[in-house]
Amino acid sequence: MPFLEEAGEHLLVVDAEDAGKGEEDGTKFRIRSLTKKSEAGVPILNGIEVDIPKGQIVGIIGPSGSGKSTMLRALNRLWEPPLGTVFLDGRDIRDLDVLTLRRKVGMLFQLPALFEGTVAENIRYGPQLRGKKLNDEEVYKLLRLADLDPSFLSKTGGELSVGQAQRVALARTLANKPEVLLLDEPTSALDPISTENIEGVLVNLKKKQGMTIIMVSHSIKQIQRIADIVCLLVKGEIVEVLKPDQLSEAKHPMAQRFLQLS
Ligand SMILES: Nc1ncnc2c1ncn2[C@@H]1O[C@H](COP(=O)(O)OP(=O)(O)OP(=O)(O)O)[C@@H](O)[C@H]1O
Repeated sequence: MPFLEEAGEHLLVVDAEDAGKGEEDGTKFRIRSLTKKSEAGVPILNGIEVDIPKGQIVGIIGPSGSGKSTMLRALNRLWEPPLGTVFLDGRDIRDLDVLTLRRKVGMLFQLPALFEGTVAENIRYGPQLRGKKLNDEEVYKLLRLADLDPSFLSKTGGELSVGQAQRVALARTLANKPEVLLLDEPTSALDPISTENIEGVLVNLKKKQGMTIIMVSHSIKQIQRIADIVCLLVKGEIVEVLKPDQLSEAKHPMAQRFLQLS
């Protein structure tokens, strides 16, 4: 059966019975035959197939240029994946309003880019777009979630270290109450202490809020510290899905080579 038909059938069942609550098997994102070519026709993603479980930290690792960021960016439509390839809670993300999708699926990049103004203004920005003004207590709570104390409220971006700015960017994303966090090498510009802070925050978000976290990382050690499962991406394909302590059991030759060299 062509995949699209299969997906379409499933979509109807999930829409009717369980809209927005996730699939019965606990899958948050279902990715099927996700492909992308560059404008010059060079393949970037080659039919990605993977289920991302709800409430877990999923690490994406693989050689440089293998398509990790491209895959991640499809999940909140920073580029438009083809119809019938990416499903959130059983619904094709192409059928969702893109701003609603991006509120549910927040993203944090390698380098934090804060808006002008204070930390509080940054954190209030997302809810304000939807007509909700966060009070000070709500802003403090978000700062605490991102492991920042209340004194940061009135600071501006220029007064923060990169690590602190990254935590503010995280608090700003969390203000939208996302169900999923996409992280593209969120600690690669940070020192070890800031890295540990962010890792601690991510583990807490998973444990206390059941958040689904998908993180691209170049650090296998980091993945082993915090991820529940690891997807190995090689040349635009997920070639293995393993537990972090089973990485040495990877069978794909390119994956083995990558792991040995890392
Ligand atoms: N819009 C685009 N047009 C052309 N080529 C692209 C485009 N986006 C990505 N690529 C190419 O696709 C490949 C995958 O890029 P991507 O950034 O997803 O890889 P990555 O695994 O995240 O790499 P890295 O680990 O170095 O960040 C690269 O060769 C990149 O140059």
